[in-house]
Amino acid sequence: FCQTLLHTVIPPELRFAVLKLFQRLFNCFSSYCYYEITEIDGVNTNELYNAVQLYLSSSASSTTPSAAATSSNRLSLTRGLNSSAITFGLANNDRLSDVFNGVSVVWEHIVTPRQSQTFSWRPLPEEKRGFTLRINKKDKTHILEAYLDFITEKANEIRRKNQDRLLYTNSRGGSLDSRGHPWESVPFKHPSTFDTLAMDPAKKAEIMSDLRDFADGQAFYKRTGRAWKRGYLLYGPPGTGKSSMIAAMANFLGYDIYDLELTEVNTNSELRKLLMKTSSKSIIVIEDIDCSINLTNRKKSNNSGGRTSGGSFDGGSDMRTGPGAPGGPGDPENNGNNNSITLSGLLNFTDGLWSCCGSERIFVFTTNHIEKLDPALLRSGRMDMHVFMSYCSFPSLKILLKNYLGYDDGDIETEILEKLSEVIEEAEMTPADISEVLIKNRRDNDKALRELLEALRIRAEKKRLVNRRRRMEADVEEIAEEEKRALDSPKEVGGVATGGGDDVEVNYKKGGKEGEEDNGIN
Ligand SMILES: Nc1ncnc2c1ncn2[C@@H]1O[C@H](COP(=O)(O)OP(=O)(O)OP(=O)(O)O)[C@@H](O)[C@H]1O
Ligand SMILES: [Mg+2]
Repeated sequence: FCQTLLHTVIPPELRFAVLKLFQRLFNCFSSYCYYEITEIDGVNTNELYNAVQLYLSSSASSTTPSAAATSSNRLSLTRGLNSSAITFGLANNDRLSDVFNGVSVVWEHIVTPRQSQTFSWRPLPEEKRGFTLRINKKDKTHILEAYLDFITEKANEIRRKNQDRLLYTNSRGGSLDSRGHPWESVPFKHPSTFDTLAMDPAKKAEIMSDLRDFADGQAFYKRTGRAWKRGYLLYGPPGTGKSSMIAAMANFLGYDIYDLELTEVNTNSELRKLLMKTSSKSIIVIEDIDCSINLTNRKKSNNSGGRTSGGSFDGGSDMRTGPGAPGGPGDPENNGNNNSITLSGLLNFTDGLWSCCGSERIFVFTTNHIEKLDPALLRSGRMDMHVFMSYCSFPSLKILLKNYLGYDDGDIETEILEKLSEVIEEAEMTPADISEVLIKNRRDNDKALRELLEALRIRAEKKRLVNRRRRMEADVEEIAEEEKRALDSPKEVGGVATGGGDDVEVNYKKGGKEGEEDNGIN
């Protein structure tokens, strides 16, 4: 009543002046500092407001002894779209105290009606919301900055825990969305985890501990003067779990994934802009790096057609596409995409000054053909860990049998296990092939095992035949070469023994390599 009376009796100007004076006097004698964090700062949303809200919501709902204590028992509850967690919040005009590094502070959530609709490019909420932070003047200098950093960090952590992670793509090309972002996102709900991933347990444990060290390594990276990032190169035949491993990494660390489609990026500066718009705690993925852009001097076209793009590369001027370029309109490099992204642009992206804008980022490249990659991309420091995803080994098979059929150690007869272990290495079947056999027969475990054994035996036999044929071809080729050399230089016949030996090695290597490609296709 008194307030209404004062409002009606005293003119607003006088009221304002008195209030100001009163505030000044109060500030002089008060031992506290007050900071206002409003929801909308001019026309932009104040990120700090959202961070504080999230942080306080965790404090309000927490039951740990260090948690803040509310002065009232009223909390507001919200659940975001697609979020699986409920967030607690301070109700309007409520207070909450918190302790940071032994210093007590008080937060107040203040909501007042917006007086008049000021001009704005976008509609503003009808209420003005803000937090007021009260800190003791003597504590201000040594905790304020650290406290706000702590809140921002904590809020990001809560956000990641609450929300489903996001999978970003740049498939829109260089175009930006209404908020100026080049990335488009969808909720990321891949079920792959390190438990479901079939690979050598020791290798898996090594990768997991490497990831854990990375995530906990802020102090280490700072001390050693390194950018807080790590690169993984996953290579191996198709269907061995490279993409599944990326999903498992993201689920393990709780990071978002940025799936970078290099063929949609036209210039190095566009690549840089994309990188600048990625958030920290994320995995930046370039799949099939050998197909995405032509990274080496080889002219050999790959069979993934659409993925190839022409380009000019450092030290490779002969690779520029255009009217005079090798091949006509049908040439796979001449696909009408004037992509001028360079290898050095890509390397700067992963390793240069730009790679450290933002922190805590993991780069993952995948390829089916590591031998096609430029050595510059492989040198240590760029890709810290090279992970070979191989055909299914016996330990990996056991993981698949457990996941698909529910078999634990000791559930399968030793005789069958022995038979499986005899053929598994030779059969060179991928986990994808094996999981297909298991899924097909998942209602009948015995049948699944029988069919799997049969499939492995057939595959092993086929491999044996192919290898035998290849050896014979290599022998024939070797003999033909020797004869040719003997005919070309009859005087050198005496040196055939050593020279021939070298050739055999080369031929075998060649045979082996073709074999690998063949395996990949199979
Ligand atoms: N190591 C593995 N552990 C468990 N499942 C696997 C594994 N490898 C493959 N799979 C299964 O096979 C499917 C294909 O695997 P994935 O896409 O990860 O292979 P990839 O190595 O990325 O193949 P590509 O080189 O063709 O991209 C997955 O859906 C998964 O279910
Ligand atoms: Mg893949």
